[in-house]
Amino acid sequence: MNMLEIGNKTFRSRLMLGTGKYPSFDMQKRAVEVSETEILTFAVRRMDIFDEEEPNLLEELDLQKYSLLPNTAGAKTAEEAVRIARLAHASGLCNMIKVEVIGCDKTLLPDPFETMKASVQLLEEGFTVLTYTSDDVVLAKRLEEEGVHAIMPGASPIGSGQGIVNPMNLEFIIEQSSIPVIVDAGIGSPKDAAYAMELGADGILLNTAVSSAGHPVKMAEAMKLGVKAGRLSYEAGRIPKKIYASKSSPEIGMIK
Ligand SMILES: CC(=O)[C@@H](O)[C@H](O)COP(=O)(O)O
Repeated sequence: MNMLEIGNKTFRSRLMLGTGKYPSFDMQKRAVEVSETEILTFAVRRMDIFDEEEPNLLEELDLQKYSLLPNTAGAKTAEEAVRIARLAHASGLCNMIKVEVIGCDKTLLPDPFETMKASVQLLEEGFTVLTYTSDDVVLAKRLEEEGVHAIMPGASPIGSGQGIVNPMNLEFIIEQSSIPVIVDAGIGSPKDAAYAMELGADGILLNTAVSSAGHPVKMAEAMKLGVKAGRLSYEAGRIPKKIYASKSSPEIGMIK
């Protein structure tokens, strides 16, 4: 399978995991390991990485094996997002940042204007910027033109598990993009992940579907396989859909 390239980094795994809502650190550690993910995202504001007294997932993991992707969750304005990104950078974390600026408390959909403003500012400051956005096709293009390193369109609202509600928009975004498209948020099951990958997404970022599953470790493995199957299918090229049947066995040489 081809590798995933984001900025100047290369990854074998196309599955990225969030780090919230697991029943325990031990469960989370096992889920992360079995998923074979190489990128873990975490909310800088929610994880007290500076408090040595507090238990911290990052201490449980072999950090040589993972790239940490800090995100600006909790930000509602560009200014807040930029401040969070600078804090992450100042604390010695890598200079990749997932820009997430929420515009609506009920749907948790991103604010397109503040998202754009924050992305542009962080690009100017030299960050590798991965931007969480809605599945708005024009906004995705504008973000790419500004120079972001990856687009992260939501499949459906965060934590909803609704899967891909608008595959057509996702296909338009994928078709027009020359930067990685990582489907982020709303994935409910491995079927959704495989579908997104079959459509040509470059990767999947998910959290709730694994962390809140009945058995997070098994679901992490299922997601790994779903992402791999979808990618392999995309690279293999699926057969075109036809309206009518066509026989599976050739008729030449058949006994009449
Ligand atoms: C944008 C965002 O915050 C997502 O990364 C979220 O953490 C994952 O969404 P799900 O929990 O729906 O997978």
